[in-house]
Parts: sequence; C-alpha cells; structure tokens
Amino acid sequence: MAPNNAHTALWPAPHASGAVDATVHVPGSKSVTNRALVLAALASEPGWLRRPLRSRDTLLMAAALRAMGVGIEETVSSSSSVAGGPDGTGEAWRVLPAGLLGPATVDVGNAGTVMRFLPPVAALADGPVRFDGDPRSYERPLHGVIDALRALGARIDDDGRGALPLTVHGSGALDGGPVEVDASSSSQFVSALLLSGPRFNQGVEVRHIGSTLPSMPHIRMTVDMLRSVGAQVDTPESGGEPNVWRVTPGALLGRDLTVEPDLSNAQPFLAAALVTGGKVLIPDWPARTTQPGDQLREIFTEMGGSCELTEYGLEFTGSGAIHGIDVDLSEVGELTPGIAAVAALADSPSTLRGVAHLRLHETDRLAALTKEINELGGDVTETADGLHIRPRPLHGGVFHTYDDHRMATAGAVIGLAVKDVRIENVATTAKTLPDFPDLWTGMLGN
Ligand SMILES: O=C(O)C1=C[C@@H](OP(=O)(O)O)[C@@H](O)[C@H](O)C1
Ligand SMILES: C=C(OP(=O)(O)O)C(=O)O
Repeated sequence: MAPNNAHTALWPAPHASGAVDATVHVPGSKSVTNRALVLAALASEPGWLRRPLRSRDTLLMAAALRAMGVGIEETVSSSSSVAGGPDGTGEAWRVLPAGLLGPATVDVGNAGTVMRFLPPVAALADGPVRFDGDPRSYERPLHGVIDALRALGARIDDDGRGALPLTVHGSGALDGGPVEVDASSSSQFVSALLLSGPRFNQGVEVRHIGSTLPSMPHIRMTVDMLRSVGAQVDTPESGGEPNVWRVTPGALLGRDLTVEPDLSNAQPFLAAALVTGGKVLIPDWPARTTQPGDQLREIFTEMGGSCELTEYGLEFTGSGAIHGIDVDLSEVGELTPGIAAVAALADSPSTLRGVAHLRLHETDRLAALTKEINELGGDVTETADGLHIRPRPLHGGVFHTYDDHRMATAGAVIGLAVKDVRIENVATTAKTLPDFPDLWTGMLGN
C-alpha cells in the first residue's frame, strides 16, 4: 500500500496579490445535514434531503444509520424532479426509516454530532451498537449523554471514563422522562437527547444544571428542526422554565428539506474579502436561519467590512482596514479560529471570550491557535476562557492543524496576507468541507 502522506504534506497557502472579487458556492451545513439525517431516520415515513453536505462527518452519520438498518439512497441529478436544489439540479438523499437493529458498529471519526446524537438513537435499536472513533474522540466529553441515557433507562458499557469507546445495548425502546444534564462542555448533549426524545416512551424533559451553556443557536436549530417534522417541543423561549426543554412523545413526519449552505464554512471566504479589501458573494445565504455563522454579518462588520443580504445571497465587502474586536463567542464557538486569524492581521488588539470549552473541540483550539500564530511571529496569549490577540507583523512558516478543519482554514486566511505560510494536512478540511482547497484557489482566480 502506498504511504499516506496527507498528515505531513504541506500546502502552500496562496498569497493574495490583490483584492478578491468572487462568488463562492458554499456546500450544505454540517449541523443541518446531520440533524436532518437523524430526524429522517426516526420518522414514520420516508423523507428527502436535498443539497446535503457530503463530507467526512456527514458520511459517517449516514454510514452509522445504515449500519442500524436505515435506508439512505443517494441520487445525483441534473434535471429530474428528485434533484437537489430549488433549480432542479444537484444531489439528494432519500431516507427510508426502518426498525433500528443491532448488532452494529458505528465509527464516529471525530464528529461531535455523530458521537453525541447517535447513542440515544442506538438506545432505541434492538441489539447492541458499538461506538468507536479517532483517538481524539476518546478525549471529547460524552458523559452528559451517557449519564442521561442511563438515567432514562438505557444499558451502556463503557470503561468508566464517561467517554468513547462504548456499547449501547438497545432494547428496542427507552422509557425516557425527566433528566438532568450538565451541558457546559457541549450543547450537543442537550441536542442529542432532544432529537431522539419524541421516540422515547415518555418523551424527554432535559434540565441543564451547569453554570454555562455554549452554542445556544445550535440548540435552537435542534428545536426548530424537531418542530418542522411535527414534534412538540417546549423551550425556555416559548414560556417554559429557564434551562428546561420538553419533548412530547409522538411520530415524526418524513420531510423534504433543502439544506442551507454552511455559514461557518463560509467564514474563510468572508474573511478573504475582509483581509484583502475585496468582495465575496455567497449565494443562497438564508434570510432567516439558526446557524451561528449568520452572526458573522455583525462580527466581521465590526472588524471592518460591510455586507448586504440580497435575493442573490450575502455580498460581503472589505474596506481595506481590519479592526480588532472584544467579543463573547460563547454562542458561536466554532467561529473562533477564523476570527482569531483575522484578529491577528488587525490594526488593534482583540479579546475573544466565553470559549473555554474549545479546549475539548477537535483539538485544544485555544492552545493550537496561540502556538501556531505565535510561531509565525504573532503575540497571542490564552486566558481562562479565550484569547488575547495583539497583532504584530507575521512571517511565513508551517501552520500545524492538529486534525482540525477550522485550524486549516484559519491558516489559509493568514496566508492570504502573509507570504510563505504552509498548511500542514489541509486534507483535514474534509471533515466538513472537502472542496476547500479548490474553492479557495478558485476564489483567488487560480
Ligand atoms: O450541534 C451542533 O451541530 C454543533 C454544536 C457546537 O458544539 P459545542 O456546543 O460542543 O461547541 C458546535 O461547536 C459544533 O461545531 C456543532
Ligand atoms: C466543534 C466542531 O465540530 P463537532 O461537530 O465535531 O463538535 C466544529 O465543526 O467546529
């Protein structure tokens, strides 16, 4: 077998010779695709996903559901009525729910959505489902899901660390009911329990008991998507108790859903407009969305750009100036690497707050950003819950990515402004955006 050099390969990040002026079609949202797959698999009738994201995280989700007996048929069409996009073209997946079955094996890779959303699904399967993944997946927090499922009646074998690997011994049904969870390390604990909640005998009432709760837009996304397939969900925002979400038991509808572009994956392209004083159009930017990436309109405007949302999409324009920012990113933690990259190129310091939980993401993102930006000559320090970034002239060098897709795209943003930045393992962007290198060079007109 040929040696796999992907991890050590260095990708010369293209340097921008002038202002970018491009239209970038960003593939579908990871978070929407993986929620839609789970909900479609739990439905009582077939459903469609149009323009799903095809990336490592979503293919792992599809493979896992297939391993438990769900049918997922992939179609690509240029003209027929089963096509993906509203214009009648693209990719569409037909999901055919079936009785969930073990024995099955699930590879979660390093996908938070797969490792957290699927153990509750496995508790509904008839038979054992074994979960395993990348070495990093063993370190990412899962205790909230494991402890809650046990409290709700599931049998789970793990090694006592509250983490992967583990086996869920599904018995075909789960009692459900009220449960307390400390989701301060990941909002995905709450989303995971809510997504399968309609299929638990008594539904589920999740009470978050931790001091902080990150990524609230992602919990809203879960609630919105549950409601759109017919689930009844009571939330703090709909007049319920603070920190309590209640899902009523009931059948889920099969839907026909077109997946929005991934706005967090739009981030490096918007950043390119900001950093080069150029212009980028992202077609199909939704007018209304629960995706956290929508907050980039405000954040990157404060950092020096301006934007307009039209019928064609989001047009983002850089002014040539990049300003530092003092911002709480707890709601939008996954945007931190890209914001840090822009902040390192700004005309004033930045403080990024509220993201201590990023230490347990794909890698320890606070440590990785600090080390890699500083090795290019930057001046970044970690705080208890974020980063201080004092811009300094940067120089070229190797930008290590630690198997983290968002480290790779952050390095590419810096490379636009700094010559001779080489990104280690740019292929790690395949987690959520396999087309990244081509989209990036395409944007630059190469
Ligand atoms: O539910 C989701 O789709 C996600 C929730 C967030 O996780 P955390 O709350 O663990 O940060 C986010 O960072 C992740 O990229 C996707
Ligand atoms: C934190 C992220 O992913 P995951 O879904 O694996 O948690 C991310 O995409 O930034």
